[in-house]
Amino acid sequence: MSTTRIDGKAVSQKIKDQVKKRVDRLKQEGIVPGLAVVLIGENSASHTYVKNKKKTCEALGMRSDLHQFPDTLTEHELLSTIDELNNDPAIHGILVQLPLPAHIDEFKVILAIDPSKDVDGFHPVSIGNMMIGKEAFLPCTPHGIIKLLEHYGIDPKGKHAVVIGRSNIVGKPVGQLLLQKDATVTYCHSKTEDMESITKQADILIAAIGKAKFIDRSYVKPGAVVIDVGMNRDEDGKLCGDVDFADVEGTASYMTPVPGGVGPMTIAMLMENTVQSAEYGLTKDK
Ligand SMILES: Nc1nc2c(c(=O)[nH]1)N[C@@H](CN(C=O)c1ccc(C(=O)N[C@@H](CCC(=O)O)C(=O)O)cc1)CN2
Repeated sequence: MSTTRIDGKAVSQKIKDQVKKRVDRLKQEGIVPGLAVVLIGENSASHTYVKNKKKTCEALGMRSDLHQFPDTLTEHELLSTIDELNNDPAIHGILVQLPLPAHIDEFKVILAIDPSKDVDGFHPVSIGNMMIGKEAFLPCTPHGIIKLLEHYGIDPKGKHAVVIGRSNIVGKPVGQLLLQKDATVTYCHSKTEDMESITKQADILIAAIGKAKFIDRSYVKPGAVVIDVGMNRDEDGKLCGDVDFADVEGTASYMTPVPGGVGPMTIAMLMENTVQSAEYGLTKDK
């Protein structure tokens, strides 16, 4: 079977082009969408992602403020920073880059962000609204996956979607979004027994495990759509996903590569959420 490689770079560029038009319109009304990014510690991958977020904001004409701290920052100091950003009218979106140093409680931090500025879509209010299908900032990676499927005309309706992974950021929400698209959703995780027998039933397989090249073709039904959310380093230090691309290619109908698949969509959807937040401010004031 020939496998179509899903081009996340191209799709994310289209979304960013649309966001740019919305930014230009807002600027004509005197509003510059502003994103505040809070980065703590020296995690080099986090530094790369934050740099890319800032670069993308600038390319789209948005304001981007970086609040960078050493990992000696206390939880109290971080919560004070968030409080200031919550009250800054020039800031429409607040994002705290994860993971956080171990001494800071991630849940407390997410809870401190004003839900109207929660462009990561991680706040329980955002997640709750998403779960019941109400308007909400959707978490960027899961939303990006849905956009990729849409772009390639892959309709989850009636399909069996299997999500491997149950993180709050990706696994759980992507399953919910697929459910809203009328898929039948199964979650697999580290305690799942005989995972292969379940993943082999998947029409849409989402791999968000965090283990380099874990999924080979023995886990994949011929013709399945395989979405790889993994961001790992292989034995040679090269970036790779949770799926062994070379092995699964030829079995799947569609596949996302790593890099160039889901990753670029995460940043595009963050830009979309930020512009949406700024637009909401505009309609609220009118
Ligand atoms: N506050 C948040 N923290 C984290 C999130 C998030 O959405 N919000 N997600 C991840 C990291 N992440 C964004 O923050 C992210 C990861 C990967 C990519 C990406 O574009 N990857 C590229 C490859 C990049 C490289 O060469 O290293 C790709 O897949 O093509 C963007 C954003 C955890 N933390």
